[in-house]
Amino acid sequence: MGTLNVSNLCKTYIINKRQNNVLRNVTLSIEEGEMAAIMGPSGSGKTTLLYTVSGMDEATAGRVDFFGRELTSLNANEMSDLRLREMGFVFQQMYMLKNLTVYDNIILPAYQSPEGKSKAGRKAANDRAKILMQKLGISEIAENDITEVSGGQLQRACICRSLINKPKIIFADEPTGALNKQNSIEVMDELNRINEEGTSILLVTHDMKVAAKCERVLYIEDGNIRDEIALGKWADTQDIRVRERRLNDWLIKLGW
Ligand SMILES: Nc1ncnc2c1ncn2[C@@H]1O[C@H](COP(=O)(O)OP(=O)(O)OP(=O)(O)O)[C@@H](O)[C@H]1O
Repeated sequence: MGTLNVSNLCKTYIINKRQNNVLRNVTLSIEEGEMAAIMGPSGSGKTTLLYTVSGMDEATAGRVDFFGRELTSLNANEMSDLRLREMGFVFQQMYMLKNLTVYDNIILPAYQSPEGKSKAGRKAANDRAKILMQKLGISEIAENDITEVSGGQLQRACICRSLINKPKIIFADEPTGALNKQNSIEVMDELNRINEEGTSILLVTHDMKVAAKCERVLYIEDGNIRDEIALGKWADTQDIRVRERRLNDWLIKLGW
């Protein structure tokens, strides 16, 4: 059984009585420890898929199971508890609080979790935040406001925050979208490292270089998974040119 099993997922938006069937019977599984990317044309439903499988948004029909628990069977409190403890989010609008420092933003989800109610839990979270910031090279900006850091630093802070409660899976929407080439490579290195440590990752990207570092790439078109390609673990085959060539050939065949 996968970490995440999605079957026949549908999402329909109705605007001015017009029906927009954004997701049409999407079925997919993400295995434990897997790192997968979703690619596809603009408007094909990538972000909607990420929001719906992570319980951020409600599906119109279908089923999502996360470690054997059906998300639609959970009430709002159970869902937000599960998201807080077991899922990490790295989204473009980063939902960082502007009136808090980088450090306080990173630690916040830990303080909101049940463990964060005890002194020991808070100490463990603070220790973990410091280690994570060190690993991601942003210790020196701990006390900066969110507005006083670069895009790359902010993205790394966002990754630290997504990891603070040791999630089983990270959902990332264009994690390198706002970054320059160097920062993008560094953020991907971090995501690959986190994945090697066992955290599953499902990310959305337009960037072939990002997708080439994922184990599997799914192609969504018109709200449906049209095809997928297995590239193998990044740690096993780091020949980026070979991976990019395979991915490129596949994408061309799909008319990307
Ligand atoms: N909250 C919403 N209300 C109504 N329609 C929405 C909403 N969110 C997305 N849509 C519509 O759903 C469709 C898919 O949007 P989505 O953002 O999932 O696509 P995407 O593949 O991520 O696109 P892009 O690559 O441009 O980011 C679009 O037609 C969009 O207008």
